[in-house]
Amino acid sequence: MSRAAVLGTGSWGTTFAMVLAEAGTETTLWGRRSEIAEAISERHENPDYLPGIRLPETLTATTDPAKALAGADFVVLAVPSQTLRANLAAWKPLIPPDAVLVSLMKGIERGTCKRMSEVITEVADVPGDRVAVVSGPNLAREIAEHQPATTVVACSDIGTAERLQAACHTQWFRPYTNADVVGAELGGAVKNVIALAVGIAVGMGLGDNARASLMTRGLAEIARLGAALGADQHTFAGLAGMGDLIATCSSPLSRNRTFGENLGRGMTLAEVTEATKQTAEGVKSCESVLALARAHGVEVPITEVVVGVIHEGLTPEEAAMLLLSRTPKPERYGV
Ligand SMILES: NC(=O)C1=CN([C@@H]2O[C@H](COP(=O)(O)OP(=O)(O)OC[C@H]3O[C@@H](n4cnc5c(N)ncnc54)[C@H](O)[C@@H]3O)[C@@H](O)[C@H]2O)C=CC1
Ligand SMILES: O=C(CO)COP(=O)(O)O
Repeated sequence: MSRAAVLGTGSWGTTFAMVLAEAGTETTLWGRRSEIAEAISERHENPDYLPGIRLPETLTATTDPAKALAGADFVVLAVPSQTLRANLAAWKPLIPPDAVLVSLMKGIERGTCKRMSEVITEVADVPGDRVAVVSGPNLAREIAEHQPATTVVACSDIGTAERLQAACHTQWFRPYTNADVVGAELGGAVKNVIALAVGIAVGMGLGDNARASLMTRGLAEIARLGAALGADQHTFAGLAGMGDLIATCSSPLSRNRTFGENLGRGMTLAEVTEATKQTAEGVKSCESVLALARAHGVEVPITEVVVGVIHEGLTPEEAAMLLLSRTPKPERYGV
């Protein structure tokens, strides 16, 4: 039996730990707050992030990272992307030497524009083939309710991807392997920015044509950036690309889409931030995605207006007009 440590007791960390435990992997969660760790270990619930969900009795949680990490084959990282570097630096001495590090995170680091797997290889000082990424249409609450879902387990070492696939495969959760770590990560991070745009459109009362247009042209942005960064284009037609984009942009469960929707309705950034209790990665990552795209000479107009609305005082109406008044283009260019 393999053993996993899941670091982060938010909605996805807790849900993925539940999936691992249900797949027969011995799993311990680490979280900062003792009341949540106690609720998970003793009452088998996480009332703050997954109210009403019964967690497996075999799943335990601790506030001691050394306890969670002891003997772990898989070290699963599920903290907000912008906090990964500092957290991982503190955990590094406790990580077993042969453990595989697994990112559940869908963000790009501010300042460095690095993907999470890049931050992991750098901070933990491990080779790329010991880092895996899980990304796909995975709204945590649905998975915790045992609704069927699929995902992508990406690792440059396919044997490692297959071991992780086996460790998280359940009756309801079906992971596929993929060797394209860059594509899986870009799909996950950039779709959050596109979901903000779709949310803004929804909040403005725009129709399904506008939503479909943003999703499709959003996928074109993801694919163009992916091409510049060496990703496999097939990944973007798959679960970690189109699949996650559709789920996130369509679901009221998405924190990014909801954040955008509130902005589109006319709430101020401060009001929306105050109302958002969980992590909406796109809010911070949109600036890093834009910087990454500019550094590679890639046009990302939807990302640009999302940055404009969130960080530069552009109104949703001005954003819509900016997108619609761009010079006419062929549908497929630069790929
Ligand atoms: N919730 C979902 O449906 C999915 C989330 N993800 C990704 O998973 C990652 C984690 O997100 P969630 O679990 O959803 O977030 P969340 O907002 O539900 O929970 C975040 C967790 O991180 C903790 N945290 C906050 N600041 C921290 C810090 N400085 N150091 C250590 N811990 C800290 C919080 O206490 C909480 O336990 C994100 O990158 C997100 O994009 C990916 C797929 C699905
Ligand atoms: O990544 C997700 C679904 O795959 C979750 O999206 P949100 O972070 O917007 O809730």
